[in-house]
Amino acid sequence: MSEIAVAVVGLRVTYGSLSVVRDVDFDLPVGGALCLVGENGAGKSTVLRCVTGLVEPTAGSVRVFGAPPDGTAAFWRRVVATVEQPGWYAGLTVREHVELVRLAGGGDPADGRVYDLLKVLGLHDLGDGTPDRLSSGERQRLLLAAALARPADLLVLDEPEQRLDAAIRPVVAGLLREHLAGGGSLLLASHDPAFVAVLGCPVLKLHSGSPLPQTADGPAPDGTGPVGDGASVSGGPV
Ligand SMILES: Nc1ncnc2c1ncn2[C@@H]1O[C@H](COP(=O)(O)OP(=O)(O)OP(=O)(O)O)[C@@H](O)[C@H]1O
Repeated sequence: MSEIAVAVVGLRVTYGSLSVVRDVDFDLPVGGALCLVGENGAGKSTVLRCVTGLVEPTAGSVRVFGAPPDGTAAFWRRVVATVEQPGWYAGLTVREHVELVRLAGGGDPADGRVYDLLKVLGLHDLGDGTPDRLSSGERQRLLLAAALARPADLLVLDEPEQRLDAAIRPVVAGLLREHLAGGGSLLLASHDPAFVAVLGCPVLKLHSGSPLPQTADGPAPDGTGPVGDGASVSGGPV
């Protein structure tokens, strides 16, 4: 039996009388990927925030590598998430931000990984500027470069494709496939079916907070097929 990176059972989140997530169950195996899809307000970000411990479930359980997401340094050493608005350090350049994250993650900022990420994400020529000078799409590229700059056992990405132009989306999908090929796990939310298809991972569709009973882990239109172990999901009532 494969090891489980994320196990979500009977997840429910309620704000006052508003039920925003209901009966969400899934297992994400180590080395596997799962993409949450669904309309605005479907509950995708809320689920991701529960998995990272930023939202406390009203009911149900979330376990990440066998333990509740507890927000400790040990937890965040294994998990990299882009589920919150990023903040940038005044005075640090684009390159220095990515180098800082690489260094903090125990990596060598000069080993070529930072260079490669900036290059492939089209930030190399902007590396000496500061994030406040970047366009919104360039800032999203920087967020992803920083997320990928340190080793992570689990990536939790909320709409990584947002504000990216069509040309760079497959590049990002390729970087995420590299993460999976290296044995990492990936949980994300997305609004872009083409991006999800290139990624080739199973999807869990949410509607008004509830899972729709379906999986879609067949081969992607480009023939890439699913990467890593498939996630198992179970749909609840619509
Ligand atoms: N702190 C909160 N208090 C009350 N309601 C909230 C809170 N956070 C989220 N919601 C509501 O929960 C619902 C689900 O929000 P969520 O951000 O999870 O949706 P989403 O699927 O990620 O949407 P989008 O695609 O627009 O990002 C929405 O109706 C939202 O208004």
